[in-house]
Amino acid sequence: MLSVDSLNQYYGGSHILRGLSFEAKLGEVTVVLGRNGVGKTTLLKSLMGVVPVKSGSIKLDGSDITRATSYERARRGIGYVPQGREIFGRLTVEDNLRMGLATKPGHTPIPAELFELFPVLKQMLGRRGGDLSGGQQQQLAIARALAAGPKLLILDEPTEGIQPSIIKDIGRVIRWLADRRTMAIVLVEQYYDFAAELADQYLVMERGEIIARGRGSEMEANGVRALMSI
Ligand SMILES: Nc1ncnc2c1ncn2[C@@H]1O[C@H](COP(=O)(O)OP(=O)(O)OP(=O)(O)O)[C@@H](O)[C@H]1O
Repeated sequence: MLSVDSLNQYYGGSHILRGLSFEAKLGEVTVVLGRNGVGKTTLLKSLMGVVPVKSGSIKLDGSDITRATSYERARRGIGYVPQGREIFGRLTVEDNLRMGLATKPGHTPIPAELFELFPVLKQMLGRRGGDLSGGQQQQLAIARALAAGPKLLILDEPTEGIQPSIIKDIGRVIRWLADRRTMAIVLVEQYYDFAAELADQYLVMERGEIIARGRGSEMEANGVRALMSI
C-alpha cells in the first residue's frame, strides 16, 4: 500500500530524515515510535506533502507521489490526523467533517458510518469545533480524515492530552479500521502501551533513522519499551 524508499529531508542545513525505508501494508497498523524530536512528525508531514523531501521516493499503491501536492495526496487516498488535531474552532462539527470531503464532488454526503464510529459527533453536529473537549476534537480530527474513505490513514500522536476512556475508544476504532482491511494505518505514538496493543509492525526512530523494527507481537521481547525510555 505505502512504500517509502531512502527518504531524506532537511530543514535548512539540518538533516532530519536520513534514508528512511519501510512499507505499510493493507490491514495493518504500522506504529512509529521514538522520543521527542527524532523526526516522527516530519516523516508524516513528508508523507502528506506538507514538507518537501530532498531525495528518495514515496509510493502509494505502486504510484509515485513523492512530488505530489497535499491536495493531490488527499485525493489519491491519504487521510491525515495532524499532531494537535488542527480542528477549525470557529466552524461547526458538521463543517469540519465537510472539510474532509474537499477532494470529493460538491454534494458528497458525510458517511453515516462516521457517526457509528464516533456517536458523540452526531450529538454535536451543530456545535463549534472549539467548544468540544480535547478528546472529542481528536475524534473529530479522525472522522474528518476518514470522511473521504482513505486507503492510508496517518495519525500523529492521537493520545496526546486525551483522557483514558477516549484513548480506549480511539484504540478500538483504529483496530476496527485495520481489521476491515480497506486501508493501511501509520500511527506515530509516544504512549508505549497504546502503541504495543495496536502494532502489527513497529518502527523505532532515532535521529532521523529507523534503528529497530519488527512485528508488533515481538515488541516486548525485543526490548522496545527500554529503547523508548533511554
Ligand atoms: N519547521 C522546522 N524548522 C526547522 N527545524 C524543525 C522544524 N520542525 C521540526 N524541526 C526539527 O526537526 C527535528 C525533528 O522534529 P519532529 O517534530 O519531526 O520530531 P518528532 O519526533 O515528531 O518529535 P515530537 O514527538 O516532539 O513531535 C527536531 O530537531 C526539530 O527541532
